[in-house]
Amino acid sequence: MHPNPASKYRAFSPIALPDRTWPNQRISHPPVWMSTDLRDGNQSLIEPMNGEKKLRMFKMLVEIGFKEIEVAFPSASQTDYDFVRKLIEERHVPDDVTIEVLTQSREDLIKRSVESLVGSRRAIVHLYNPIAPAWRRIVFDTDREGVKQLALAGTRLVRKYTGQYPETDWVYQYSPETFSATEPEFALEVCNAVIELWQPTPERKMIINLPATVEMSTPNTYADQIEWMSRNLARRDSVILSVHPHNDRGTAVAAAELAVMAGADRVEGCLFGNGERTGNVDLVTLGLNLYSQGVHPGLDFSQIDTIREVVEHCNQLPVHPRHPYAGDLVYTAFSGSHQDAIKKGLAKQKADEFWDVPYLPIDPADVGRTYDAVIRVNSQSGKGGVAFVLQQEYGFEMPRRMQIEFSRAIQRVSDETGREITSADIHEVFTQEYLRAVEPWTYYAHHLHSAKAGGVAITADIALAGQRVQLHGEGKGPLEAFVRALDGKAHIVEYHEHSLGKGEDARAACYVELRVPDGRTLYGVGVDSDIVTAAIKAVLSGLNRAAKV
Ligand SMILES: CC(=O)SCCNC(=O)CCNC(=O)[C@H](O)C(C)(C)COP(=O)(O)OP(=O)(O)OC[C@H]1O[C@@H](n2cnc3c(N)ncnc32)[C@H](O)[C@@H]1OP(=O)(O)O
Ligand SMILES: CC(C)C(=O)C(=O)O
Repeated sequence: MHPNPASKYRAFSPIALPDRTWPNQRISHPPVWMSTDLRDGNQSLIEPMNGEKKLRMFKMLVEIGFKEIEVAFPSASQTDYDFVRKLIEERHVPDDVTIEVLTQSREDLIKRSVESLVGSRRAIVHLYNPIAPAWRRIVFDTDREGVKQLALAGTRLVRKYTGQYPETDWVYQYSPETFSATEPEFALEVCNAVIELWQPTPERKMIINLPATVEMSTPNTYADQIEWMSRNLARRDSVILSVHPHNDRGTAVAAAELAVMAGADRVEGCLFGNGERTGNVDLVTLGLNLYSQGVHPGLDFSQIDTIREVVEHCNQLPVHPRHPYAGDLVYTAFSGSHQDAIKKGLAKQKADEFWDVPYLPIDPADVGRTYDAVIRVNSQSGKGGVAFVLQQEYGFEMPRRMQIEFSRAIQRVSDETGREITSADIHEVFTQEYLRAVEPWTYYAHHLHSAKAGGVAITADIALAGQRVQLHGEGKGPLEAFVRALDGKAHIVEYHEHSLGKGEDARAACYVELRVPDGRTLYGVGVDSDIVTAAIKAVLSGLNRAAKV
């Protein structure tokens, strides 16, 4: 191995743009979105989509709200060609959606690409050729003039073949492929030559798409390149400036956002960042990033799990569980302090106020998620998370000190098993710990009547270690009367109750913190349709727990 493999690589030289303005811009409206899932995404798959999958993906892209969709590379395969024909002949393209196809700058390929689109109301023909030094030298064995002439020849051919079908509203898109690796003044020279040849007008604009075919630099450098091109392009008012970032350095989303700040009007990418190598820019993340800044992206991601399922089916590739906004785990906290903050945040959040829940950048409900998975419990979790799960799923609202006590029981289980504790596990431990034990104290019945001295008198029918006994006591209320009947075996430190469920099936849940004669304090819980019975059961639950250890 080379002693310093890094010495094999050249540093990228940024463009000089000291008077850049993009850092001061804010994105206040969405760019034009162009999905290239069916082309750039499709060409990156182990098994490209078949017709059924393509149609399913197309329909979903339309439902999400994409108005421009690159549907195929029709000259690449019969499947691609047939798919474009199917979309047109079976009228799958809504009036407000424009389909697009990609072609190399080769006459036979351009001709077939245009033919695939015959009958379209409106269509974008997208021509590309690589122009960066390595491609000129290695792939084409030509010079600057050679690749420029290839762009111009292709543009003429697109003009020629589209001209044969005037019933279609043709839009021309040119991509200097490998733009970001190209000398800026040369990329500008090629683009301006193409623009002057095509002669777009403000009424009939063309698209100049500047790809980071391979991501070469930090996103600020790409933004400088885009701002510089935007300032210097010919007929800027007749050009829709588009970007097409790839994610080789893992910063495609940042590059796209900064490029929009730098003047890009349009962004090409794929759902969940599918695409060649490390992928195209992820349009879901871009859209929802805007959303979380108060700007509606104009795309509907309100059922993100359905979108993800369709994409996974079509691409035969999984979306990572930590994928921004869409992964299974991205609204889930395992760690105690995060859970505590989320639980408090959700309790304080008001429907009509700005979203302000710690650790949750957006409301999971906005992408069709429930709060069920927001908190999941393992050995890293704390009392807040455990309490949240028990409350969310089973309705028990433990008082704060009891949360601490109960979370120790959960911690014991998670330490023993080393695995996640599901909500069912938590409920089972809760039931086992507080509700199931009827030894040594067992409740049978009670009877309330008025005490001679005012207040309440109770007669409770109890078993203690299997022996039936009747206890009598008096107090201001039933619970005090019952505790007095216990003759000093327990004192109430805290009492808390709430109803469980609604309507006729509602039951009372009572929580009592007891001090027992050896000085310990511990909780008991009782559940019953009658609130006094629930309170008596709670006291006996505490006594049974005290007897255990
Ligand atoms: C960055 C991107 O994503 S660009 C899009 C890339 N997508 C695809 O390539 C998917 C579809 N492509 C294909 O199916 C095939 O490449 C086809 C059908 C288009 C062409 O296939 P083939 O004719 O067998 O050629 P092949 O794929 O090997 O292409 C290489 C040739 O095209 C030339 N070429 C490559 N890009 C271009 C271009 N944009 N314009 C003109 N010629 C080009 C190469 O220089 C090479 O020429 P050479 O054979 O004279 O050396
Ligand atoms: C054809 C172009 C836009 C492309 O896909 C790329 O450069 O990545």
